Amino acid sequence: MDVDLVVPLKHPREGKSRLRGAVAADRHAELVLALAQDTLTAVTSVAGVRRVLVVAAEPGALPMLAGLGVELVEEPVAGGLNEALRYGAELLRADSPRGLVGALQADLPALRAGDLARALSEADGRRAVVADRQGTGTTLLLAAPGAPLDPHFGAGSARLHVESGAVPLSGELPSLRSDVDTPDDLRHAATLGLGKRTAALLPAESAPVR
Ligand SMILES: Nc1nc2c(ncn2[C@@H]2O[C@H](COP(=O)(O)OP(=O)(O)OP(=O)(O)O)[C@@H](O)[C@H]2O)c(=O)[nH]1
Ligand SMILES: C=C(OP(=O)(O)O)C(=O)O
Repeated sequence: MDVDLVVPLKHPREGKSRLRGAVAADRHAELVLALAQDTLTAVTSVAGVRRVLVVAAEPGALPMLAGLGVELVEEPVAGGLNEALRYGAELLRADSPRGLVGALQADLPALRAGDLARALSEADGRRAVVADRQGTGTTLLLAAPGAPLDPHFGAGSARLHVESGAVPLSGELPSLRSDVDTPDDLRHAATLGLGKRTAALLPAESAPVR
């Protein structure tokens, strides 16, 4: 069964504060957008992904996402990350009550379609979680068909998702586990090969393209 994914996004000027300093201050928002564009480009190329719904604090700040094959909605209230995810998942569920719904982070610039496809295949319709490479955060949460997304993103979310019944996926999935929160994470993602928009913002020698 194909999956519908919610991807949350703050205003790019406000997001990814821990990543500040990875590029010049006046290019920070551009970098945050590039991470999202590279993530979404990979996601929309996965055959098992049907819809991608970006729930944004300010959709007007994201014209560059048009044309990537994603849908864009504004979060209804500034209620935080989990509230934005619940809102998006409910919209998707309303259109497809027994469908598969998931949440994916927007900061996976090295993401390869094969890793996401392998995760969907291993989950096989179960509530499932992909932890980040540190093992503490979550990069992908999948709900069981017809069940609520029940997101617990934030500190220690991988454990919270397992405690809420998600199967921790065990595949290697390096590009899906390499979210970028800090300059060090960005250096790590670069070792896997970055999407072209993120790579274009970094010095050529530090940014092989995926
Ligand atoms: N729509 C929406 N997206 C959010 C919200 N909070 C976080 N996000 C997005 O969720 C993703 C994961 O959040 P974090 O990794 O904590 O990102 P962040 O808050 O931008 O990063 P830091 O400032 O470094 O903590 C990012 O893509 C954020 O843009 C929110 O309140 N609403
Ligand atoms: C909010 C989360 O993301 P990050 O670790 O990227 O802040 C999370 O992993 O639950």
